[in-house]
Amino acid sequence: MRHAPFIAVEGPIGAGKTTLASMLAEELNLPIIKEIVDENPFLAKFYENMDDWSFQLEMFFLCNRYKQLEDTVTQYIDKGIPVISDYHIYKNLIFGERTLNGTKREKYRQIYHVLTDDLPKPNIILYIKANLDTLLTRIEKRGRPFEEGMDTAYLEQLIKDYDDAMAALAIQEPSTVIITIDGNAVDFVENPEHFTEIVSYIKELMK
Ligand SMILES: Nc1ncnc2c1ncn2[C@@H]1O[C@H](COP(=O)(O)OP(=O)(O)OP(=O)(O)O)[C@@H](O)[C@H]1O
Ligand SMILES: Nc1nc(=O)c2ncn([C@H]3C[C@H](O)[C@@H](CO)O3)c2[nH]1
Repeated sequence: MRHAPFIAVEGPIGAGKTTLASMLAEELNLPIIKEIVDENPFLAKFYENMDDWSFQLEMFFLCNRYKQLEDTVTQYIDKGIPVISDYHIYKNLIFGERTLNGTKREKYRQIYHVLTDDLPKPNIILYIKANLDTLLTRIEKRGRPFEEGMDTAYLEQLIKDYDDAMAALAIQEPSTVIITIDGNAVDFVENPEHFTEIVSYIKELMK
């Protein structure tokens, strides 16, 4: 591995990223980096009107994640300390490509690359792949008010975008280990054996 294990849990909205990352951080005694959701001033507005708010929202996520990634590198990666995150910064491109159009998309793409190209990225990705029914059930279970009327076409498109993005990452960064977890069948919350299997796999990779 190019640097200390840097594990990112990824997958579309509601797949279980924060849940799995938190469980793994506790089990493996790793520091965890979590997405900022509650203090995001644009998220609720975005779900009300995507066209009006997408650029502000994507820039907010990008700037926050950039700061978190910088801190992760200095606090953990540079010191050889393994760390787990409930996202990969690449998700900015996945969402940005979907929600932005025209010149804004192009500007955003450029800013993403300027900010992130020279920074270390996760070298292990746990990709939770789940279908629309599973995601909708989990989003409903979590009950965030602004996600209540989630457009199913948007979510369905993101499922596909994630698949395409993971395939692209596998080609762009062949040294990154991408482990795909079937989020419909593998239940790391309710089934301890499923969780143990994931933990063993990660431990093996971290040796
Ligand atoms: N394997 C699972 N089985 C059942 N419920 C789950 C499972 N994983 C997560 N959940 C539940 O689904 C909801 C969404 O999970 P979580 O918040 O971890 O998703 P996420 O991928 O981090 O979401 P987001 O994309 O919005 O950040 C939570 O209520 C969580 O308790
Ligand atoms: N548009 C957009 N761009 C992102 O980079 C992004 N990252 C997360 N999200 C949405 C998904 C959940 O509703 C909620 C919490 O993950 O925020 C995003 N939305």
